[in-house]
Amino acid sequence: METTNAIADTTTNNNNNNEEINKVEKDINNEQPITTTTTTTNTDLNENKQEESTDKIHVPNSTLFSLVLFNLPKYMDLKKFNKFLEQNKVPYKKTKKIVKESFGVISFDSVEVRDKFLEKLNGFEMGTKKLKCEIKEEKADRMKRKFNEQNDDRESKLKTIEEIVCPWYNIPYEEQLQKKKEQIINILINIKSETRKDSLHNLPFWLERRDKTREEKMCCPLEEIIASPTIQNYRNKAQYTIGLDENNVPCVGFALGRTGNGVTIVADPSNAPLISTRSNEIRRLFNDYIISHPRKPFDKNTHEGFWRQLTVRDFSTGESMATVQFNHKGLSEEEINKEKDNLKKFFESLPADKQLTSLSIQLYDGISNAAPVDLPTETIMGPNYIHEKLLGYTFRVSPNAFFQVNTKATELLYSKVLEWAGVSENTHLLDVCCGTGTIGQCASKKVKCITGLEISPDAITDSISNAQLNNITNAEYTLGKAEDTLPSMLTKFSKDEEFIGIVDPPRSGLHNDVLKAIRSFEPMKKLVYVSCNQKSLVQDSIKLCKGISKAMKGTPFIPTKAIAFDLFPHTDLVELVVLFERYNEDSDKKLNKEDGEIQEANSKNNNNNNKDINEDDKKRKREDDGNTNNNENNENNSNKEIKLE
Ligand SMILES: C[S@@+](CC[C@H](N)C(=O)[O-])C[C@H]1O[C@@H](n2cnc3c(N)ncnc32)[C@H](O)[C@@H]1O
Repeated sequence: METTNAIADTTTNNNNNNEEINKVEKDINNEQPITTTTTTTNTDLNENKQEESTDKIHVPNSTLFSLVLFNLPKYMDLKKFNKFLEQNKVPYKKTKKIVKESFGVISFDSVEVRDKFLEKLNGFEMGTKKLKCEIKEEKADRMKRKFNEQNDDRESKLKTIEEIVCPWYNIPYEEQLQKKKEQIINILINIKSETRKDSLHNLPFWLERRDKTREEKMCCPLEEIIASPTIQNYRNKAQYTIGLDENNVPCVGFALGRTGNGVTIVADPSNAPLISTRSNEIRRLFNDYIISHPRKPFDKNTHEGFWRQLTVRDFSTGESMATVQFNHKGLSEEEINKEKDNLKKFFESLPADKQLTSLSIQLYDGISNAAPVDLPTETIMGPNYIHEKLLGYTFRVSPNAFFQVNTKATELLYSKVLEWAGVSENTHLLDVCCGTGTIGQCASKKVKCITGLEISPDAITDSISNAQLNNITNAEYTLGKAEDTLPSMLTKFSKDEEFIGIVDPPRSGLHNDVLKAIRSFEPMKKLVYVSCNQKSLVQDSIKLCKGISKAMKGTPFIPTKAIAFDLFPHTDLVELVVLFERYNEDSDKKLNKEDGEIQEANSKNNNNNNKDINEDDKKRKREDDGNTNNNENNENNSNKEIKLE
């Protein structure tokens, strides 16, 4: 054991030394990389493949074999180094030594000579020092080693199912919430500082005010994070990859990443705690089906194979849906139809308690893993949607339509969004990126009307059907990119209406044209932003809240409060809701009034506290109070901000 360690240490040192030497050598020679084409028959690179590479590499000096001699005097220059070698009858072909470095390189024309002098020079006494001699790693070897190291690294970096599906699973849930809260605090700090940077010459009033009055650096107060009501098996949707497991057996699961030779390993997620039991059952049954099926899973390297993906949705209504994606490249229509029939027969043959409500297929022969979001699906069994319930409303959901993955937590999220929107019977609610119409329809009884905008045709069809299903007659839906539909739509609305906006964009955030349109649409007094990706929220908030500029016209919004909902326990994701309110004269007056009240309260405080104390005490107290009052000031002003809400 000890021997192994010792060898390992020497090897490491050797490598490190060699790195150092190569770096210095390169400096000495002012070596320029040479572009060359190499042909490698290689078992390391890619199994049994001849690889041609045009990478920039350094052509190795393959005819020479070198040693590195350490512990040389730093003052020794090349001339003296050569003299020393000649005196000791070392038959070198080439040498390198620079002043200020304590090593030199000696090259020989054969391995035998090199090895003979390795023994001879190692331990050689020069003055008080013993020389240390090592074989210098040749460039080709060095490159090979680095390549192998990277591959080893890649092998070991193959993720586990837990890391893929629930990276925070080992962190106690309370701690997860705390971590998410900290993430959000940073986001709110960023919104403030980035908005300031972007409004240097035209600071919006809210920023000036908050700079003066708040100790914290957040753009607005943050309410306590809301935990998910269920933290196990909470997902109503799972998208499984179909590939080969580590034993080369077809597997419906999650891709762990690629091995060194580029093969994607898929693993069984049976124990992944986020996936619902039912989803796992369906996955397992389908896994058995493809194992015995003559067609193979799709291979990302060769782009051959058939099975690509299985998506399972199962809702609290008991309805469930599967969508099987396969590669139809090279298949005749007859062959495709046969596969569809077989698939349908298989799912129909499942026991009654495992029956699906809806089964669809999706043909995809693209190279990238992710198919386009609007790639059509074809339903081959049952209706092309299933239903879920939220806050007493029923929503049908098509295979391609978005639906929040954690139903119970979504109800909490939507309730807060509607509370903060503060809608009334006069409200015209704009539901931007409305999906299947969920948020708007949950508010339908309290508002005058709803306009929903959505890019996905399937989701819009669902929205319209959902309005009928829920007996809603005051909702209208527009299909298209919000950036195309919203700007012109806003110009047509009556400016006298009371508009409130809810935006729930995809991870990329809102398009600039949407932000511009909202910002310059003054009748919109409130905007509730639901964010699943807080990086885009920062960018969008800057545009909504920065000082007026050529690009961003219209009165700035003020971020007034924020709250996070944990829709994704055991992951680092979180939904954040921010309420933006339009800054107007009223809020100005409100702020001024509150300023007056705060000042009055402070001076009253001073008078009361200063009664009955002698002059010295008074002086000291005044000094102390200076600090206390500042703190109170901050506290009161924090309250003021909360009142701003
Ligand atoms: C995070 S989901 C929210 C959906 C819905 N509000 C909900 O809670 O179920 C984002 C939605 O935005 C839609 N979307 C993406 N890009 C869009 C765009 N440019 N214009 C309009 N809608 C878009 C997506 O199809 C998706 O339905």
